[in-house]
Amino acid sequence: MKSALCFSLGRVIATFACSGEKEVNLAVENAKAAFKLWSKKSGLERCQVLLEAARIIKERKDEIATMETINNGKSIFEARLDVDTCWQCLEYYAGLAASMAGEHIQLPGGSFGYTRREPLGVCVGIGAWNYPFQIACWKSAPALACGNAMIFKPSPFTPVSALLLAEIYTKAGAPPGLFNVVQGGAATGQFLCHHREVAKISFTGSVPTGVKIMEMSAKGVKPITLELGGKSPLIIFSDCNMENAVKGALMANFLTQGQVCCNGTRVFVQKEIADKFINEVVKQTQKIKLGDPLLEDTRMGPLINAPHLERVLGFVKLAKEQGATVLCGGEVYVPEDPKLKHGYYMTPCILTNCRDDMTCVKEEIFGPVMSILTFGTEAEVLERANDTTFGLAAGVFTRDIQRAHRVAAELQAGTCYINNYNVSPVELPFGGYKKSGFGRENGRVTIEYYSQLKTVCVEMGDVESAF
Ligand SMILES: NC(=O)C1=CN([C@@H]2O[C@H](COP(=O)(O)OP(=O)(O)OC[C@H]3O[C@@H](n4cnc5c(N)ncnc54)[C@H](O)[C@@H]3O)[C@@H](O)[C@H]2O)C=CC1
Ligand SMILES: C[N+](C)(C)CCCC(=O)O
Repeated sequence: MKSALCFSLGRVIATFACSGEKEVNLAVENAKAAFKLWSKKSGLERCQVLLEAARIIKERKDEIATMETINNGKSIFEARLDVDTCWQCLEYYAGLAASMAGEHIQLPGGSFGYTRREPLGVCVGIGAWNYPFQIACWKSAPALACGNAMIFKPSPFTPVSALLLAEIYTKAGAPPGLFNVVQGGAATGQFLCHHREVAKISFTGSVPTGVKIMEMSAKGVKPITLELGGKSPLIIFSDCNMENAVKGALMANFLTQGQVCCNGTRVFVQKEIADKFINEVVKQTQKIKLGDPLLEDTRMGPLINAPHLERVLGFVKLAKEQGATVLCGGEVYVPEDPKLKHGYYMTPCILTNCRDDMTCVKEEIFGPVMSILTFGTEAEVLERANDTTFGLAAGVFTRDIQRAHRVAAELQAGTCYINNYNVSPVELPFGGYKKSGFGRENGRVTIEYYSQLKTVCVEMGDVESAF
């Protein structure tokens, strides 16, 4: 058994034992026992536990955000916003838990049928490292609301905050084992996915791992939700509100140091306003305060780890070799504060003179690198925006409302933002088209991904036998 290392600012802050097959089996046994109790509760009883957990998250917001910042490196300012999306998610599904219901269908001769929306059983959540607490909440809240148990495996790079969530659910009155955390990497994930008593897997991570999850779940005929990567387009028309478009481009590229799956990293700007937009976006990017993510005014902290920083810098180097121009950033940053000197910082980067066939425009970089491309017409930009195997998100800035909706309808993406980017209200479903995955998180529809429908057919007369 290996240790899972936990990095922050280049220091190990905790080590965890990886769960092996034995521990995974134990977690499943505990989850099964908790499921027995939990699935018998009424929606309102489940609602009360989720509401209490949401209340505790609100009460402990600063502590959770601090933990997330130390573990992940994102700024405390952003981590607090993330925590808000978490308690909101629990409150939202608490509300839906009490209103889950089936249908009653009248049949001939007084017979009738009804449907019951039932939980699936023991669900597994596997998370990425960029939104550790948020991913754990976005998966567990709908799962528990529907009456399931969940075993959650955070990324080994960010193992800490999911444990806080487990503690909070227990304090809120969830039966022991209802939300269980196991630690580890691919091997632990595989034990979970192969386990015959696991009813569903919800995965957030890269496309190659998503493919493996799909293969494993196919063997067990398990339903899955896949939240995978992206290379989303952000289209800026010349009639946009320039100030908002610039802010939107920053929101689309630099949250969590650019390590966001739905980022709009291909920024298409209409030729007429390209110079003005580029000037302004570079100016605003250069103002972003990098440094200690625990300080109130910091807006960008370090990337997740050394190999990832190397990978992102490699994309910038290759972009230059392929003919792109670096307008700002793209370099290692060493903060003056000596205690930060081992952090994996880089300056936010803007590339121009990009072409659609360049690696920086085609591949997910998962770092603070914005590629700017120019375009002439709506038809042209739509074709280029959709020319990708991904389809997680897209954005459009324009003041022309007909164009905004026409473009949103044509974009091949699970979420289309009009005149904003990367906001995530819990009421709206979130998930991918194409290779960005399937299934949804958030929104009412997610109830369907964590439950199954039973039909009960009731005969009120005698059996009319065919024999
Ligand atoms: N669509 C979405 O909501 C999001 C997608 N992502 C994507 O995730 C990627 C970055 O996250 P990473 O953690 O590096 O992704 P990853 O795919 O390497 O790992 C994700 C999770 O899967 C686990 N895992 C790895 N191999 C496994 C296996 N064979 N079986 C079972 N579990 C396994 C990891 O331990 C981790 O918990 C990016 O490509 C990004 O686009 C990240 C965040 C959100
Ligand atoms: C919260 N939001 C929309 C910025 C990102 C959520 C998806 C992810 O985990 O990358």
